[in-house]
Amino acid sequence: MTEKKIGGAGLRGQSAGATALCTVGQKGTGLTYRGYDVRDLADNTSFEEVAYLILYGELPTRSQLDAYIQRLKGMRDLPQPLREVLERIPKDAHPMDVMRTGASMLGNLETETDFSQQQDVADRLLAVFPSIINYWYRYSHDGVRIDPNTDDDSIGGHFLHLLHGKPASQLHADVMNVSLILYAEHEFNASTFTARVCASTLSDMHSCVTGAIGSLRGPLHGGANEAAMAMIEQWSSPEEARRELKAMLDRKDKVMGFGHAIYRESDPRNAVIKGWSKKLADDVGDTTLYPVSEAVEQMMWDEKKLFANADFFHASAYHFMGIPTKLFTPIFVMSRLTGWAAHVMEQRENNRIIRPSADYVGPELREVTPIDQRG
Ligand SMILES: CC(=O)SCCNC(=O)CCNC(=O)[C@H](O)C(C)(C)COP(=O)(O)OP(=O)(O)OC[C@H]1O[C@@H](n2cnc3c(N)ncnc32)[C@H](O)[C@@H]1OP(=O)(O)O
Ligand SMILES: O=C([O-])CC(=O)C(=O)O
Repeated sequence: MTEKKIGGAGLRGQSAGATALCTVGQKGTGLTYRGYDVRDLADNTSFEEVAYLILYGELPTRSQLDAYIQRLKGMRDLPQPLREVLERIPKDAHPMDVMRTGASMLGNLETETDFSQQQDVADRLLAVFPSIINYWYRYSHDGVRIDPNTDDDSIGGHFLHLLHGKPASQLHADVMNVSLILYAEHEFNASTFTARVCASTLSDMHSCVTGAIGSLRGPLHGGANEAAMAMIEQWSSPEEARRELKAMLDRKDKVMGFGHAIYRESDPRNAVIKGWSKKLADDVGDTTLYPVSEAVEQMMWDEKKLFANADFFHASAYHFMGIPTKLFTPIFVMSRLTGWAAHVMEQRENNRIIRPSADYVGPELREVTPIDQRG
């Protein structure tokens, strides 16, 4: 019998239930949302269309999309008590903690008292997340109380407008659109599974999303885009990158933005965001960060057969658009909210509480020694 270790094998390779939302790596590399290839969606749709697809089941018609965009635009404002909470969060807080508090506070103010409200709650969170993160960021960093309403139809353009205080260029709005599509949904990843476990207790949507934000925060999951940026920005040339990366690999350090729990050959999102990162590098005249990123990608493959995942080239892409590194993972939240909420709704459709078993490896049954006789 093999000895069981505390912790475990991360449930790898085990099915934890059925979903109609997404396939990951079924033919080695692919990713589909409700049957559509993510590359097809990234080439031919807007994030708002994809959000509608994920949350409502089908791609919208032109009139449904127009109505949906208007609906989301009407849901961007922040209630005063939430503004007050955001103003009290310190400047050096981690923005993912701000997102977590924002989602949780909204749950106090706009509580989901009945599951019939679930679509409204999901749309509200989708619309309001850019307001939450930028209200806190601009207030704590610039002392500005922003108006969270802009005229931008796209959530990505709106986010950049709030952050930079001016409308985004077409290129930047396009990159944000693709980025939000790529991050929207990914089957039973750690944060989505967190949301589904929470939903399986018949808890409310805000609790499911708040828990999911906590899971996404870690560097092994969504936090990898920030960690990748922290790594590549230290290196000023491909030669230095190769030298330092070699030392990391010799030390058996984890290299953030590489590898995946499901994909074995490549992450289909990487080629897409890498292409946009290259366009942005050309746009800003970069001669360092992109070549460093490419050198790291090549060496990781040559030395370890590890490929860049969705997070790696997001780091340089976001950086080229002037987005502060610590806001990278909150953008992931703005997108993945769609996947989380759809999984919560799917779990509720046919629910049984998620409760796996554990292999006990602790002491045999024993009796309590009276406290004065212990030692
Ligand atoms: C959007 C997303 O969330 S994508 C994931 C983002 N996370 C990261 O980029 C963090 C870095 N990557 C990792 O930590 C891992 O690859 C994970 C968490 C994504 C997947 O973990 P696992 O499923 O356990 O990885 P896997 O089984 O493929 O690992 C195989 C071996 O490669 C090593 N490995 C995997 N990824 C890396 C990496 N990024 N750097 C160095 N070594 C790695 C593992 O340590 C393991 O080595 P071992 O057999 O000597 O223990
Ligand atoms: O599926 C995973 O384990 C992680 C991932 O790529 C994602 O959530 O986008």
